[in-house]
Amino acid sequence: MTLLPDIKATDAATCCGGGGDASSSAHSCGDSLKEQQNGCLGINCCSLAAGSETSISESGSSVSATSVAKVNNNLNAFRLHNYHEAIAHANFAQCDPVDIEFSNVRYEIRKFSFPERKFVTKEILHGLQGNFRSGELTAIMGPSGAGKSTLLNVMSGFCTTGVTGNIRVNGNPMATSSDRFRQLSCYIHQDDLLRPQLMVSEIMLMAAHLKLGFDMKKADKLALIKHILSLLGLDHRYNVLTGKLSGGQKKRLAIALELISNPPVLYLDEPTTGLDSSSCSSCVALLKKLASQGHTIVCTIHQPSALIFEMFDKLYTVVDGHCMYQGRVKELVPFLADQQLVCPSYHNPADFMLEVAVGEHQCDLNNLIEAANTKYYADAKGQLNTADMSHIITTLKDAIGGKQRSASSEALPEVSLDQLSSYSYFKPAQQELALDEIRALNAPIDTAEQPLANETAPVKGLANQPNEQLKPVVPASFLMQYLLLMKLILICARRNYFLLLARIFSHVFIGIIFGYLYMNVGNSATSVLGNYVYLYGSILLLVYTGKMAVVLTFPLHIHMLTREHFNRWYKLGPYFLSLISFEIPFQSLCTALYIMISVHLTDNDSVDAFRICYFMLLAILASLSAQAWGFFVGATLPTKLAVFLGPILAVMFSVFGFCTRYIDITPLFRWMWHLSYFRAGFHGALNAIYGMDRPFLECPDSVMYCHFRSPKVFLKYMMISDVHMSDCILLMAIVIGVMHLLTVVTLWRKLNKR
Ligand SMILES: Nc1ncnc2c1ncn2[C@@H]1O[C@H](COP(=O)(O)OP(=O)(O)OP(=O)(O)O)[C@@H](O)[C@H]1O
Repeated sequence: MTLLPDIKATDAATCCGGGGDASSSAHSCGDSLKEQQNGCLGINCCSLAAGSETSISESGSSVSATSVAKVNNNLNAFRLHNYHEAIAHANFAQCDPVDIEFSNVRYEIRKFSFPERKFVTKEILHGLQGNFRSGELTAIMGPSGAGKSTLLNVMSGFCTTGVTGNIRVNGNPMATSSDRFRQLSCYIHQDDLLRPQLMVSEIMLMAAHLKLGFDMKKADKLALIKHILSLLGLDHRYNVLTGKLSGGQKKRLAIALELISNPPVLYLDEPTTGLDSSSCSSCVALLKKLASQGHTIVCTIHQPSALIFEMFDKLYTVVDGHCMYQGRVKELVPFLADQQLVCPSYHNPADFMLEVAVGEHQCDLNNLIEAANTKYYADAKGQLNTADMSHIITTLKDAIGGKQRSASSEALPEVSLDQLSSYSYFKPAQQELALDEIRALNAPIDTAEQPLANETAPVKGLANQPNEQLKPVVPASFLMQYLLLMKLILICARRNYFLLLARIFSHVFIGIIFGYLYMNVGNSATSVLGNYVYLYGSILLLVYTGKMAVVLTFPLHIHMLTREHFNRWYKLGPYFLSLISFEIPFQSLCTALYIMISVHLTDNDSVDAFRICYFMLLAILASLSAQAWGFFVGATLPTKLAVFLGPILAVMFSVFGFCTRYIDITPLFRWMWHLSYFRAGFHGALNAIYGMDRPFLECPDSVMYCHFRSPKVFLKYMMISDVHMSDCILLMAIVIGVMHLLTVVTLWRKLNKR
């Protein structure tokens, strides 16, 4: 007999009013105020409904598919209820306030136009201004293609190239590309990949080690991880592989991973996309709770239900790169009404706003954008709180008292004469003076348009604040990052062994096939050409397997690297070093297996052992050179382009190794002969087998004349008798080094110059 909680009649998800119609009818423009007064909004409404109708039912031994589904639904609803309860009482780490203000933010892209045959620039954000404040959950909304993700990319510092404007953090000008700015926030992308082979506990511990370093004890980290996971309702998934989590759980895990370092600012791109209504509501409730602990939370969202919409504190609406509304969610309907856009009763305000944005209600969007700007400045002036005022007073005391202010004085919030006069400190005669002083202090920063990519002024105040979060966390050292990433790669390799086994098996299999095709060709003077083809085919095979294995998989790694590197898990150096520390030995192992099998079957191993060692070394170097090229191509080109450009490059280089004499190559392409690692590998391999004073080959008695009995004759015939092994080895070593260096430079540019 099993006792299961059964949530009757009212489904928590329905109550929460996920997306679409149900929610729209559940919560409308007309009743939004009434519901606020009743205090039954979003999460609270949900928990109440689920909680009030919970009862216990017995399930029998024979359970039908429908009842199993029902039980599962009930369990989910029960968990959801518990999760909502947990969020309501969650005790996230407090966070010091970080307010971000931005003005005249523009973003333009520059790309080549084939029809116009020149580079053209296109402005995507057209001088946006606004603020994201601590303790507030802000939604960025707008029609598709309006610029929501772009705004998030710019504000998080993810995009810095082509960005101009002013950004202030707690009143201090700051460049979005600066380390200080980046340390304040984390960015959770819509399609974050979470290393599916790792368990929740493992990835959390890995992130904790990387982000928090080793000053903190492991036991404390584990306690922190358990705390965060339980707050996010993921404690029951502790030992589950992240690949097996549901969509909502993955989003929560992505948030949990970033909460380890407790960033004051969290940007999320469409955190609710792809979630069902209850998961969507849980996710927003979680963000709301985080905001209430002092975090500044900004996320883009598509068509929220009315209930979810009202869980947000503020709304920032983008239309075609302009701001159409910014302010409190509850002020949206009155604002639109002021513009003669009356939201019908029983209509979701979010839907109505989007309808307006796409031009369904025949309004002049330019007027709306103008009105939004006016409202923003009016709001900003009205937002002077006691802290702002005391800041003004302290600063102005010096100025009014006759002391000279330095040019680098902190900027002051704009303030009106009325506001100053309401403050008793100022005598009437001082008020105008104070106002002038504020204007003068603010003028240089407010009017000048500064590129965000360069730090425009020293960041004062921020470093002096008694704020632990703003101090850079001491992350793991270079060596520890390398070791942790190495461990991570080994765990993933152990759990995802199929691909690795396939690589090993294919080398063994083709080694047997080639060995069988060219059986016993190695030591006979009559089959020298056969052995020549075997050697060429071997190098060709090893070059392709070395290159294609990484060309196809590396772009996937780059996606993960971008997210983790941007959120400061680790640096590029240890990451790349750990990657090649695994890939180089593995590819070498595959090559060695192939060579051992095929060399034995072709009877090439009946000669001196040092020749086989040379051949093995050259084959491994050729394969690793191709692999290094593969990393470079994978890092530089999109996969679709890389899969055919990679082989084309390999073919071009191989042409100069096979039956091509240097004197036959047109001077235009001779550089390729010199640079061809394939040519170096193949010629080196031929020299290892037939060069270096190899004695005469066996000529069977049945054959009257063996033209290539002397290996020297053969090499002369092929015009490769002057091969220097050291040159071949050096060329391939240089190719490996240079291509890895170029890959790192390309990755660095991709990660830092977006
Ligand atoms: N790198 C780029 N190259 C060309 N156009 C771009 C680039 N980045 C953004 N855009 C354009 O800028 C506009 C805004 O894009 P963005 O992705 O920010 O829109 P969005 O509001 O997030 O859309 P959605 O809701 O569909 O995700 C789009 O028209 C897009 O085509």
